[in-house]
Amino acid sequence: MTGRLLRIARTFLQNKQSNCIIPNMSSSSSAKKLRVLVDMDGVIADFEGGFLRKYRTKYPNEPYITLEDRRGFWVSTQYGHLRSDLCEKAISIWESKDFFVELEPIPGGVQAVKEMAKMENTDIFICTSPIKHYVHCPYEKYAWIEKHLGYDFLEKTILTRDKTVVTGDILIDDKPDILGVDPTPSWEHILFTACHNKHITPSSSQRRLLSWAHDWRGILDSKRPLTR
Ligand SMILES: Cc1cn([C@H]2C[C@H](OP(=O)(O)O)[C@@H](CO)O2)c(=O)[nH]c1=O
Ligand SMILES: [Mg+2]
Repeated sequence: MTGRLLRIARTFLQNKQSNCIIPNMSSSSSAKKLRVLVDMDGVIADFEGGFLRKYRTKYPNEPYITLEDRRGFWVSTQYGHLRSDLCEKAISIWESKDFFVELEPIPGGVQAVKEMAKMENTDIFICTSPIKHYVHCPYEKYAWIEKHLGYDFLEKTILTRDKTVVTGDILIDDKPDILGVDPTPSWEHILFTACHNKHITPSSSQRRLLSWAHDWRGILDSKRPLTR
């Protein structure tokens, strides 16, 4: 009995010395928050639509691929297969000034992200990869976020070329294979349907979000801890 009391007293003193605050797990405010990572291009910003529009304006006499016929994540790869010199022409579009900042929002995306930001027990971040031709893209991604989501969202913006090192519960992203240094990322990848990925059959365990008109709230709720 005396030993037990001594152990309790020692723990109490240790906690006091280290200013350790023991969380009250019964309080809802201390529940672990759901961390949602939302990709930008192809999920809230219309990269494919913006590309096609500017490509056709710049190269009106060149062949192009309709959104219906898009296959494969990399636009330049499919254009290169159409005719080898079109690969460089495609790249010139997203390397141009104002490409990223002028992308139209994908229907419902901005509204959904704003709604997520207001949800209880939910932290939301925009998680996006800049292109390596960095003169315009990183600046314009921030400018787009400020324009459509507001200045405060710059605090919730992660620019990274490797999304596997970012921790979260869910990553909503249109890229079918998200690879990086961590072979077992903490998040579940929810594949957001886009023109380039709608024909592929994801692995049986992979979940999709078909559009922002579909049940994204249900996907978030499925990752929340069960409450009694
Ligand atoms: C080159 C290329 C880039 N992108 C997007 C994906 C990345 O943004 P995001 O991580 O926001 O989806 C960014 C850099 O590759 O540009 C495409 O969606 N398709 C392409 O063909
Ligand atoms: Mg994307």
